[in-house]
Amino acid sequence: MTDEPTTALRATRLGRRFRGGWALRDCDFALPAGRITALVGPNGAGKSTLFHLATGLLRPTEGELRVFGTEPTGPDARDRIAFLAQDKPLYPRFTVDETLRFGRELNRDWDAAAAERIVRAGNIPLDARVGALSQGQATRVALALAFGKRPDLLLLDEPLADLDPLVRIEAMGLVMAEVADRGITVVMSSHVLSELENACDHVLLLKHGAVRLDGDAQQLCDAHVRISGLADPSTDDGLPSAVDRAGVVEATATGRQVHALLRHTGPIPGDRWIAESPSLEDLLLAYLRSDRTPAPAAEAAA
Ligand SMILES: Nc1ncnc2c1ncn2[C@@H]1O[C@H](COP(=O)(O)OP(=O)(O)OP(=O)(O)O)[C@@H](O)[C@H]1O
Repeated sequence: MTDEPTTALRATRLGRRFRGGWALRDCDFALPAGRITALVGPNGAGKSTLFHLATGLLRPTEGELRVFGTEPTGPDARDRIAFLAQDKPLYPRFTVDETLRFGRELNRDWDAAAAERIVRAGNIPLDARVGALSQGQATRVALALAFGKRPDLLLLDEPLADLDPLVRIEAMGLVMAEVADRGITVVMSSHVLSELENACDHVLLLKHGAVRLDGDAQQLCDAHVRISGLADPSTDDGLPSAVDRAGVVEATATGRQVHALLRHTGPIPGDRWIAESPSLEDLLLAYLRSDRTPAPAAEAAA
């Protein structure tokens, strides 16, 4: 089956096992093409494993992962993907110019103008040795190599993690501008949740190697509600009796005050509750903290 152009990455019962156990198991998801997906999860959730499966560096133990409808290990997929991880694949002895020439030699469809523009915009001398660059400058060169490849899919595995906040924001701005110009699909992992709010329009949250959330960021926020108020004395947990417990992501009680995040659409009955739509960061944090798996909104609200 080929499902271009709407799906960039499709996993079906995807699993990958290492000696120590399953890094990913029974994962089903479809990441949309032309959008920016945030890949979120605690340490060891399986994010890097997923990137390595998508780039063909690893093969699934079970199930399959398709990239634009094809095998990630095929030449078609390899030409369409650029992958950038925290340890950027740069040769310290090369000059910046030599690095870009290397990119041109390795890629049939090299976009020399874009690669040079990205480097020059960072005021990086072309004759500087890569090993003498700052972390931020090296990231810019690595991004120039990635965009020079004219990828359809850009996979970013925390490549900005070692940058100071200002350089990080600048690098993120660079990615966003290039991506908006060309309609590239991006999947980026990050532990800095506040940054994802403005950057990403789709979310895939992994935990313990399983998919906990997959969907459009706005629709996911709309399908949840954060409530706080005085505990309802008629229920054991203090939550409103009309709320389906299957939709509770997390709930905490402090004295008589109850705070909860629910998978729920529609009004919260009673006048003791303040209800508001969660921010994306709030939603992701709640799912990262909680081990509950709430029922889909329609069931929870019923
Ligand atoms: N090559 C490997 N050999 C053995 N185990 C591995 C290998 N790669 C990953 N794992 C294990 O698979 C699990 C998932 O690791 P992975 O690196 O994919 O998580 P992650 O979400 O990227 O974590 P982090 O946020 O810390 O980068 C972990 O338990 C890890 O120890």
